[in-house]
Amino acid sequence: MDTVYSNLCVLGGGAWGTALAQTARRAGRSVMMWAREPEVAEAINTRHENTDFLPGVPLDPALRASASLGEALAGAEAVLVVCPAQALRAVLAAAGPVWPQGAPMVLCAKGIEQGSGLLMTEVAAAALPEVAQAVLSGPTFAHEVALGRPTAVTVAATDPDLAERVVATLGTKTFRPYAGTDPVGAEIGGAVKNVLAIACGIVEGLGLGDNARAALLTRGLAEIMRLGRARGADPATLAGLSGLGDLILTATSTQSRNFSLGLALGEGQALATLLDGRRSVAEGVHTARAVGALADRLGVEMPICQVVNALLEGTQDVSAAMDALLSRPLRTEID
Ligand SMILES: NC(=O)c1ccc[n+]([C@@H]2O[C@H](COP(=O)([O-])OP(=O)(O)OC[C@H]3O[C@@H](n4cnc5c(N)ncnc54)[C@H](O)[C@@H]3O)[C@@H](O)[C@H]2O)c1
Ligand SMILES: O=P(O)(O)OC[C@H](O)CO
Repeated sequence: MDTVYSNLCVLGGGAWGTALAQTARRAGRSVMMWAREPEVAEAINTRHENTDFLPGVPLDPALRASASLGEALAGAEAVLVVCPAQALRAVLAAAGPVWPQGAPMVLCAKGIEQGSGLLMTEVAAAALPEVAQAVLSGPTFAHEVALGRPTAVTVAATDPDLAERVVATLGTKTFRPYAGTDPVGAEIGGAVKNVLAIACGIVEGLGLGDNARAALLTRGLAEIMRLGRARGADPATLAGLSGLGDLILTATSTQSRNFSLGLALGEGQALATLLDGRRSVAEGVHTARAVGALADRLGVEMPICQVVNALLEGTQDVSAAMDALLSRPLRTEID
């Protein structure tokens, strides 16, 4: 068996799809991107820049893009799926008829599907049951990855050979994937940290201080651990790059769209204004509702995520939300 996938397709022309495509080129792979917007594909092909979603980063001129799924997927040996979480089902339904025979998918979106409460691997298994899956997740701001700054991620698959082959395909000196066999753990960390990043942004915007942020991060990790346990995840995965690592990054940096959105909310801006006309995705806004419903269904206590959901739904204001969190009964730390 070949040790790497030489020809890749990246489904998704946003910031992260572009950064991963650039990373794969840096690793020496042939890469074809699918961008939903023809003008994005055009800009990548002619200006070698994703002017809409990752402006200012020069791209490898050998990186090609198309707005046609059939053209983008033709001949791919593996497919990186990098669309927003809520669009995954529709994108895979459209890609199914032209999916390259035998090519596995690497799921790179971070979220939980609204309505179903399904993880990305579960949505993908329903859409394309024959296609093997890996999950790529971790602390990764697209801009830094695209520039080749040192970054480490988790690549998890139930089939260890698949995970190892994806690692070998994408790994470079500065992009360091670590193989794992717990995709569910990798997904839960990556999805829930976006909701917690909004919470940390709100705390920052309210000026509640560094102690409050540390408390929120740590109790937020406890929520990730509880949901992970209920879904059979390995706690070691949740404490690794795709869990704690990504929580630290996303919940403490204004580079994060989720943290920045929370910060603006905490400073008093209205959610509708913040979302109006926005093209880039803040996954936590969508996952908050999904994780709230999932926690209820599984009987998992996730008060921080529930409060973020109530805030975003408009059923609680910021001061009532803080009051709800601070009024919770005192209890043992480890549960
Ligand atoms: N940007 C990052 O730093 C980063 C890092 C790691 C993971 N991710 C994850 O990658 C996924 C994609 O995020 P991004 O940052 O690349 O996006 P982005 O915000 O840069 O761009 C939005 C993308 O979503 C696409 N899109 C919007 N609505 C769509 C629909 N209905 N159907 C199909 N596509 C649609 C747009 O075409 C565009 O490609 C998200 O789940 C995100 O959490 C992002
Ligand atoms: O900008 P955000 O908040 O979507 O975060 C991007 C990445 O998920 C960070 O790992």
